[in-house]
Amino acid sequence: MELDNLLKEERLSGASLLILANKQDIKGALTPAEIAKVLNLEAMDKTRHWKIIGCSAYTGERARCCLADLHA
Ligand SMILES: Nc1nc2c(ncn2[C@@H]2O[C@H](COP(=O)(O)OP(=O)(O)OP(=O)(O)O)[C@@H](O)[C@H]2O)c(=O)[nH]1
Repeated sequence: MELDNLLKEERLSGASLLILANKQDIKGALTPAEIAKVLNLEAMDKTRHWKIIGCSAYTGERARCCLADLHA
């Protein structure tokens, strides 16, 4: 998987992963939890922080998010 290969890059070792799941206003959009499942993020190395934040550029919902959310 492309994400797996990307995260194996040495320069990304220890980097946190923040995924913005845009277009949440569209009916049928995968939720952050569903996206985490599809990407199998639970199986990822436990030392890597990751978070998926649902947002919508249209409604403005969570369009501004904070990196501090990563540790929430
Ligand atoms: N409903 C909805 N449409 C959006 C949202 N964000 C972007 N779009 C629309 O999605 C289309 C593609 O937007 P782009 O900004 O070009 O994004 P892109 O990454 O180049 O393309 P996509 O991968 O298709 O999103 C445009 O018509 C946007 O108006 C959103 O949060 N909700």
